[in-house]
Order: sequence, then C-alpha cells, then structure tokens
Amino acid sequence: MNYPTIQHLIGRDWIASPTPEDRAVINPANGQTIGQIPQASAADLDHAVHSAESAFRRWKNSSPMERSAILRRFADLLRQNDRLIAGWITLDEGKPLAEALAEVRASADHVDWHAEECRRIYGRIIPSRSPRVQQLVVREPIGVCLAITPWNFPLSQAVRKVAAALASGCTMILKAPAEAPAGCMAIARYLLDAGLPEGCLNLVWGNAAFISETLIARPEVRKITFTGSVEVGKHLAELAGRHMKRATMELGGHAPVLVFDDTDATAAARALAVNKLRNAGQVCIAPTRFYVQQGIYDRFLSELVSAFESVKVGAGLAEGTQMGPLCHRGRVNAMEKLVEDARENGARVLTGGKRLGNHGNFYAPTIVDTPNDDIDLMREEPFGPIAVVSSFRDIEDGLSRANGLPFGLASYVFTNSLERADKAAAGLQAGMVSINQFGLALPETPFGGVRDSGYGTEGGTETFEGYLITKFISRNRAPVL
Ligand SMILES: O=CCCCC(=O)O
Repeated sequence: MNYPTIQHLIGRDWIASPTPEDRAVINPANGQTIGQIPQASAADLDHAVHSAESAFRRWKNSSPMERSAILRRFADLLRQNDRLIAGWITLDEGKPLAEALAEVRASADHVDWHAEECRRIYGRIIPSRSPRVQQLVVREPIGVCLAITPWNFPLSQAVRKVAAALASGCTMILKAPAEAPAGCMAIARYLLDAGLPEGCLNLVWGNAAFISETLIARPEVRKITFTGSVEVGKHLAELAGRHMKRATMELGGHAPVLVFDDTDATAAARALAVNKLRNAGQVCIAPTRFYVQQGIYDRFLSELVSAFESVKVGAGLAEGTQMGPLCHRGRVNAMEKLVEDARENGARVLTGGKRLGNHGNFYAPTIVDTPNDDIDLMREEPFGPIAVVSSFRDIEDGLSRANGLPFGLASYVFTNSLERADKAAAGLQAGMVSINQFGLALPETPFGGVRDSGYGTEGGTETFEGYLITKFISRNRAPVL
C-alpha cells in the first residue's frame, strides 16, 4: 500500500521542504516510521492566508449549484477510493480496516449532505412599515476559516468542517493532525480532482501553537473551528475572543450511560461493549462512565466482562481484528496512569488493566468497578478502551452523578420505560442523548456539546450557522426627501 507523502497544499502547490523539526508518522501497530510531517514556516502560513483570502473573493460569489456539484464529485471520489483511503487510516491511526472503511463511507455521506443543504441557505423578507421599503435578510459566508482537526477520526472530523465551509462559500486553511495525517491528504487530493478552485482549501502541518496563534491573529481569518481536548479548546477560544473571531468548539466529553434495571442486561452490555471499544475507545462520544442501577448491577457487569474478553485485539490490517492499537504511545501511558490511580483508590479491575505485547500501542479492553466518583478515571475522559462502572439507586441519583462533571457532550440511556427515558433525556446536561441505541454523528443530525464540551454544532440543518453572517438590507425605492 503506497502511503502518501505528507505535504502542505497552498493554492495549487504541493510543498514540503524538509526541516530538522519534521516529525515522523508512526504506525501504532508496530512502531515503524511510515512518513514525515513537514513544519509550516511563517512564510508558508502567510502564503496560505493570501491564497485563501484571494480564493474567497471569487468563491463567495459562486452559485450553490457549482459548489454542490464539486462536493458531489468529491463524495464520489471518496467512495471510489474507499479501500485505499481506509488502508491509509488504519496504517497511521490504527483502527481496524472495517472501521476505517466505515469512516470513509460516512465521510462521503457527510459531503453529500452539505452538497444538498447548501442549495437551501435562505434569507428572508421582513414586512416593512412603508410600502416603499423592502427589508431583506441575507446570509453571507463569513470568510477564511481555520480548522484544526483531530487524529481519532482523521477523515470524517475534517470532512465535516471542510464541507460546511466550502458549501457555504467560505475558504479554509486546514491544520491537520500529525499523528494520523493521511485522511487530510486524501481530502485535499480528491477535492482538487473534483474541480475545487485553487486556494479554496489550503492544508498546513506543523506546530499547533505556532499555527493557531499566527493564524487566529490574522485579520483575514474570520473563524476558527476546532475538535479536540477541552484544555486546548479553552485556549483557542480565548485567542478567538481576543481577536473577535467566530469559534466552533467540539471538545471532549466523558459520556455517562444510565442503565436502568428494567432493561435487558445482556443486550445492553453487548451493545455498549461494541460502542465503548470502537476505535479502541478513542471517540469523543464513547460511552465511558457506566452508571448501572443496583437491581441488575451484577448481571450487567458479568455480561460486560464477557463481552470485553471476547474482543480480538490486533493490528488493524490483520484479518478478524476487532480492536486495534491506541494511536500513539502517550495514550497507553495515560491508560496506565488512570488504572494505577484507580487501584490505589480501592477500585477493582475486573478485566484488562494492562498493555498487551512488546510492539505497538496495544492496551487490553478494561473494566474498572468503583463506588467512588472521586478517582481520576471518573473525572478525566480516558479516551481509550476503559469502561468505569458504578451502581446507582434511582433516577435522581443516576442523573445527579451523570451531571456531576463539567462536560456535556454525549450521554446514553438504556431502559424499557418511556417515562424514565423522557425524564433522563430532559435531565441530562448534554448536547446529545441517545436512548437504547447509538444514533449520533449522522450527517443529517446536529452534533455538539454544552458546558465544557464546547459550543456550536456540526451537521443537521444547523451545519452552516457557524460559517454564515447575517446581513440586513433596508432598501427604499428612492432617496428619502
Ligand atoms: O470523536 C468524536 C467524533 C465521533 C465521530 C463518530 O462517532 O463517527
């Protein structure tokens, strides 16, 4: 499989002049170097800003039909090349090939959704107080956008931002993730092949702090959109505030799951195991804090343990692998620290709790059982294959513990009672609530968090909100005397 050479795209030029600071791309399944990440210089960033700004002057006046047609061709190219792109994602991010394929296909669906919806970016006419006056509300693209995207879904998380910006008439500078770069290379390559005019998308690599501080301060850049950690998100939001830039922040969560005693413990445990271990738990909406009602606690736990123990862990390209390695060594170290703290604080490790093998970043699917909401695992998003389980008494107890952290991204409820489902959905302080299933992150539904999990949503009919400004035009037929 030909792994792509990682390069900046500025205008129509692919650029990579090696520097001593270039960093390696590592295959997390075996530790081998598979590529090099170039580092953008101040001059590269300046070119990217000029390229995006000059492309914006033309692109903002393009018709939605033109933008839609290009995006549709792009979606087709993603589908036609799904196996190639999925192979790259498995090589650098580590997820099993089937998951990577699903990510590519979902990304194509996201692009199609934006291609359709951009034809429906409407304004409105407000009835006026005089027959001579027309009052128009128009929506205009905000301008050059900066996107900083994560490594865990290197294609789909970037595609959501790129498609929304381009479909609304904005242009973009994409700072893509060094840990898993190939997905963003695919975006840039296939958008150009689909006919995207030069400069509408610019791709840069390098030091995140340098790039964000340089670009957010530039007057041409009007918006920043970020998916990543709460800590970095808060810093970027401060920078955006200082320079009065629009911001969309998709930050971390620590998704609570309420499993009520009226639910089928086996079905819930199996479904939750699959979702918890998807992408080795490196998913911002992964179910993570499992609150299980006392009546089914033991049954649910034993089903969950057996589901975790049946998962086949291995290299993402190997036949039959259900869970791959963690994306980078830092994640394995973080798992070890969290489990050590849990053990020291009296929690029981029911399965896993250790790294696997001597090569690659493998960590065993792990279940930690604790009555204690004060251990690190209960407070910090593990972003790895660890489920932490605790029992709750009644719905009030469950809701108060689920809402006990400052995060509010995804949340899950398992119950056969409509009354409990409604009460839990109303009481959970989260941007998304999924009941008896995992129905989040679809192109046609809004995705986003509240509280420390950020602000702004992506997807759904709300998807363009962050990329448009509202302009009011009050028009008289002739000058007022
Ligand atoms: O990590 C956050 C994005 C989740 C995307 C998905 O579940 O497909």
